[in-house]
Amino acid sequence: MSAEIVTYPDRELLSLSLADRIAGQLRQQLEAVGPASLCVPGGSTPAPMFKALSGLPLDWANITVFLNDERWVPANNPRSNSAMLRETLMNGPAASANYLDLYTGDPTPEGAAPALSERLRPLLPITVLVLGMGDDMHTASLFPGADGLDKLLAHDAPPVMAAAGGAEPRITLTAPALQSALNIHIMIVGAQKRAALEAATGANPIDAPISAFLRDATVHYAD
Ligand SMILES: O=C(O)[C@H](O)[C@@H](O)[C@H](O)[C@H](O)COP(=O)(O)O
Repeated sequence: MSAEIVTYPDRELLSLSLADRIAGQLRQQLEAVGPASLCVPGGSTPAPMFKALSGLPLDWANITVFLNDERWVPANNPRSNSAMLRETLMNGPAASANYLDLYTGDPTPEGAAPALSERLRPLLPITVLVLGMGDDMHTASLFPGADGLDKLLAHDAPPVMAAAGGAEPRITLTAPALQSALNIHIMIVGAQKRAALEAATGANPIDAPISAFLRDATVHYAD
């Protein structure tokens, strides 16, 4: 089975519509169940959507936000996904959300992963998961061909593990933690990513990690 793909006339409409849809799903959880969790990608694509979402009226104090993955760099490094998130999402009404920072300052992501897994477990299943994707079909820090990718994809993987494949060491939520999300959205822009997504459909996650999420996801796309 492949994902539903929603194509928007432009990136601004994608950002506004997706922010509204995420807010609706969070609100439903808050009203029906209680505390909610929102897990979001780093990278450059989601910043405008984060800005739109940050202004929406929600019971943010009952929402815990965390990244899909983080580059193992401190917040003052331009490569920090956390820094991007603090500038875009954690502002205005959304500043009251709880933020679980995946960068702990430990010397290595390997050393930090077990404690992070324990902190994350009570927040599962994720209420709303938003994933990005690279042109190489990676998502979170699940990079095709990377050492240890099979362990990150394993059904019994702990929620958080160190990952290889990017420019610096990384930490990532693993496939089972991400797949357990109640609502999954994939946000992509540009024809190259659309072609990569189509190539990933039906492929083995070892070659195309995004394919591990396509069955249950809604893809949001604009040129
Ligand atoms: O830390 C990261 O790099 C991300 O979490 C990663 O999985 C991202 O979503 C894709 O690489 C797409 O990134 P762009 O939006 O910058 O293309």
